[in-house]
Amino acid sequence: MEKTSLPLNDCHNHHSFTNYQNQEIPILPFLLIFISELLFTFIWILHQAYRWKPVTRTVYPERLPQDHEKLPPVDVFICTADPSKEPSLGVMNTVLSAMALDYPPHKIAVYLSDDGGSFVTLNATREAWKFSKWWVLFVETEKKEIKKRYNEFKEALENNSVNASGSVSRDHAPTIEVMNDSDAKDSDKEEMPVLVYVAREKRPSHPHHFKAGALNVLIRVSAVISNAPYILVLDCDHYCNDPTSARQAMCFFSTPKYLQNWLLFSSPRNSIISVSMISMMPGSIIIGLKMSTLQCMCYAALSFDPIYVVPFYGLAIIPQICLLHGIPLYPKVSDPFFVVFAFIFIASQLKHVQEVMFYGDSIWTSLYELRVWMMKSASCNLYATLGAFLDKFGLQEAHFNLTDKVVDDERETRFKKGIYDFQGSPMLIAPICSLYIFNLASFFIGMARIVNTHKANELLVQAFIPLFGAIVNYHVLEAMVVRTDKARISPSVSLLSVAIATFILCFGSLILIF
Ligand SMILES: O=c1ccn([C@@H]2O[C@H](COP(=O)(O)OP(=O)(O)O[C@H]3O[C@H](CO)[C@@H](O)[C@H](O)[C@H]3O)[C@@H](O)[C@H]2O)c(=O)[nH]1
Ligand SMILES: [Mn+2]
Repeated sequence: MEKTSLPLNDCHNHHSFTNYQNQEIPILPFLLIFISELLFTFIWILHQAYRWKPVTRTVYPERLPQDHEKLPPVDVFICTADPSKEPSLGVMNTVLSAMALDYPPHKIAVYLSDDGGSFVTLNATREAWKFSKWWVLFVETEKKEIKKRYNEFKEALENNSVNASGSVSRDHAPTIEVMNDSDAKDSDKEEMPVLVYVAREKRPSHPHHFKAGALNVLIRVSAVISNAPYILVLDCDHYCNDPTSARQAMCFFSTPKYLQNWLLFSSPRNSIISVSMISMMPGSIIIGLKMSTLQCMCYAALSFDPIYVVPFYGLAIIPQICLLHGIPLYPKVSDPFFVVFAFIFIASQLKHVQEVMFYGDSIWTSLYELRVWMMKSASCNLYATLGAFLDKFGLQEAHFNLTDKVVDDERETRFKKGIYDFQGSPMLIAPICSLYIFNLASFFIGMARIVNTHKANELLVQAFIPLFGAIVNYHVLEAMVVRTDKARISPSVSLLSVAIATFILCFGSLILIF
């Protein structure tokens, strides 16, 4: 998504300078806006790498060797950490989807890493193994029978999960269990993928490095058991929703020309297939030793994503404060430079809409993406950037909170209806609401000012910024004042946000002293 672009800075420079000279306007707001736009421009340049040489590739899995023995083995790594936040049924569905890949079964080995070292997950894996025989082996089984068995399996997992939250430990010896079935015939064993449960050793005194640490252990364990040349890494909330995805990926790996470009990691084995690549999603990013400049730029664009917080806050606060004090930051509507500003804004929005529609999504998706970008910039990126700084200066160690994957019926219904769920921590919601209230207030007070002082020519751009923010984020206003359901923004968070917004309104003008 393009937020702003290069020429904006040029005309900004020019304009801020003339303004400052003619009207003795404080320089700090100009400087902050200028820095914001430089940062936007920097990220914009990085993002152009995605657009520079777009390539569309088609795969022909039917051209892969018919002889199954010629297909390379694949190890599938799945990570889970806590059955109370990552319910067993979801995790086991991921395991089952990997076991049911349309690939020679004896060439697939599935490894489940359980970072919680929980008996709930171990038992669930055993249940999944039992069920997988119906799912994987007896594909011919009547649908009714499979459904019945799946319901039994689901029930077994639910009963097994009763004590999920107490089952997780940070202090345990390793457990490795290769799922096995003593009654199985040898021929059946051939036809089933290997399924291995792995809980690495964890001690409070040793850093465990989260998912990365878990993957390192799986690399070592799988090297002894199956040692496949290709690894597919899945989170426990991912699925192999297309059974042919492994075959599709092999089309790339069996084409030496692409293999060079698609290599991911240098590890004791050949390569690691990322799930984004295997599903061939547009915009997937592949990391490797031989990264070209464009690939480096794509990687940098991802890494720098959280610094959006700086220019976002810049544009969400400074033009508004200047508007309240009648200080114009942008060209007059009658100024020829105004056309440049308007053009860049409209063009970047249209480009975003065009990209969204090109990938087959509706025009509304571009609005939703804009909202998510704004909410992320206001909240997640703020904490991510703060956390990174605190960690860098040794003030607080960066930590990782597992995302809650528990979805109850109510939540699911809301999700399906497209209703925003604001049940998160007030720390995450308050910054979004505060900015919203501040912008809405700035717009109305600013408009009153424009009407009274007849400064529409000078201040219109600045009044448009908070208006645009308020319209795009109408769902925030709705969640604060219209909605009454459980997932609305609670009155206490709204009140807190009113207080924060008032504070910014009163003390924001401090930036005008310099
Ligand atoms: O100590 C830990 C913590 C997490 N996980 C697993 O790591 C995965 C990702 O965790 P999640 O809480 O789902 O984080 P997300 O933010 O949803 O994950 C995104 O961000 C992660 C990096 O921050 C990437 O690794 C993921 O692939 C990406 O989907 C899950 O399977 C977890 O079970 C572990 O194995 N051990
Ligand atoms: Mn996740």
